[in-house]
Amino acid sequence: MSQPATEAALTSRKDGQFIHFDKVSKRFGDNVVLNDLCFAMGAGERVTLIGPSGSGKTTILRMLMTLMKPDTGTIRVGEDYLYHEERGGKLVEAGEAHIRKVRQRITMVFQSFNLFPNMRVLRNVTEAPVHVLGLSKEEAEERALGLLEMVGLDHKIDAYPSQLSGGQQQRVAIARALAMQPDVLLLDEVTSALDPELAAGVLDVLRDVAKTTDVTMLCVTHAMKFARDISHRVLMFCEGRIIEAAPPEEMFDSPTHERTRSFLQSVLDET
Ligand SMILES: Nc1ncnc2c1ncn2[C@@H]1O[C@H](COP(=O)(O)OP(=O)(O)OP(=O)(O)O)[C@@H](O)[C@H]1O
Repeated sequence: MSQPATEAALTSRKDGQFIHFDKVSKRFGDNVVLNDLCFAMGAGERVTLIGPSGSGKTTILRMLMTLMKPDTGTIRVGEDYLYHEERGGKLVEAGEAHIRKVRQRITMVFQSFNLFPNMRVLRNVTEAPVHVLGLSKEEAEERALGLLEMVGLDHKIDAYPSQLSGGQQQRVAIARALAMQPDVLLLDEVTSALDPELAAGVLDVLRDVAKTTDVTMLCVTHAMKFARDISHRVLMFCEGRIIEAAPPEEMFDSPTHERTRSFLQSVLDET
């Protein structure tokens, strides 16, 4: 195996270390999913994770959402720790109130949309701002209408999710995530369940988000052109580690690691 990605490339160029993973490990039985993983992202940075299936990409997003705990290591968002490894290896979890505070600043868009099926589009987008952030119904609706216009669905506010195409549902999910005005937006294979044409519409919306907001974006995708367009850095994962980290032009045009080259070739062969 060649050299691991360099320290410099693993650390963000922007505004210090906003998201910080330090020696994070996770295993399921014999399956080592994350192996002493270290990386950092700056506020406003957009990073894409690429790599073979099962290499641990989604696990990272799930840990930031506190849906999964590491076995060891430290994870920090801004000044706030989610998990902290003490001397001697003991993992300390942040308290519930603290985790709730961090969680308000992070939203995730999933592969499978996960809209509330019994709520109309507008209510899907206003629900969390009203109940989690405490916005009035009027404030939340004003914010939601702006976002639904941005994703091209302001004419569908009264529809139920089942009356929308997959691409439309995913655009509502993006509006719903942005309605929380998050500091961090996590995107997990958001177009994998969509036909190419619908996927293109969703990726265009996300390109707009990247262009017009300063939200920190951590994205898992196989859509390499999209990754090239929006990312400041691309990280190549393999067997629970980052084996290569570089700006997108470098990663896609002249990858240095043999494993990266074969992975990118396999993705090209698929498309
Ligand atoms: N709850 C769980 N119990 C057991 N194994 C799990 C669990 N969650 C994830 N894994 C395993 O952890 C490994 C990493 O999964 P993860 O979803 O992070 O990979 P990935 O790189 O995102 O893959 P993909 O591109 O296919 O989504 C896989 O081998 C998976 O089977």
